[in-house]
Amino acid sequence: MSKTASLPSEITTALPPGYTIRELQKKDKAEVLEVLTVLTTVGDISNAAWDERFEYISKHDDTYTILCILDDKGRVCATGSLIVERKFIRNCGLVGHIEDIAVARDQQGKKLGLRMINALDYIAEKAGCYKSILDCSESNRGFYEKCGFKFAGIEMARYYNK
Ligand SMILES: CC(=O)SCCNC(=O)CCNC(=O)[C@H](O)C(C)(C)COP(=O)(O)OP(=O)(O)OC[C@H]1O[C@@H](n2cnc3c(N)ncnc32)[C@H](O)[C@@H]1OP(=O)(O)O
Repeated sequence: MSKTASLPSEITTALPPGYTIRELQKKDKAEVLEVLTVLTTVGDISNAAWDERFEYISKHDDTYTILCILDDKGRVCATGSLIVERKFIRNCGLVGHIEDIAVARDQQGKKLGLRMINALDYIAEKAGCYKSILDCSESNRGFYEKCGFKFAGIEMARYYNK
């Protein structure tokens, strides 16, 4: 069964009329990559690179979940990812990492970001995660607080020359 088939109706019916939510499909390449440009540099991804990454993610679907919201014309207008990390601590606990939340610029402000987080949260909890965490800029802190997240420290990063 797809992970979105069991989403509670409070999430699916709260979407604007005609909008739907489902897992990423191979055919979404152009539309989802376009949506992701609101977040960061996407790069020029070849069909072969897309196919390889898509197959990897599909094969590891107990770890990766990538969701898309489609508008009333069936176009991808929002996306978000959940990666389930398997730990030793907390009795071999699971932690959800929420990543790459993006809503197309002309679709922002319609609660699509909130619904995306609600859906990923639901899937993380159902997968057995004891918490979900994410990194964001200060300018998005208010959004995540509205989604129920609490400030929990600082992010640190080291970039490699790639
Ligand atoms: C872990 C990560 O991926 S962090 C990166 C997040 N993504 C980005 O920054 C990419 C560019 N931005 C976006 O894609 C979107 O603007 C998002 C994802 C930040 C928000 O999505 P939207 O669909 O526009 O937000 P949505 O309509 O669901 O807002 C829900 C609530 O949060 C509020 N909100 C939205 N953005 C912000 C913000 N930046 N700061 C404070 N509050 C906000 C809304 O006003 C709304 O509040 P309300 O319930 O009182 O009306």
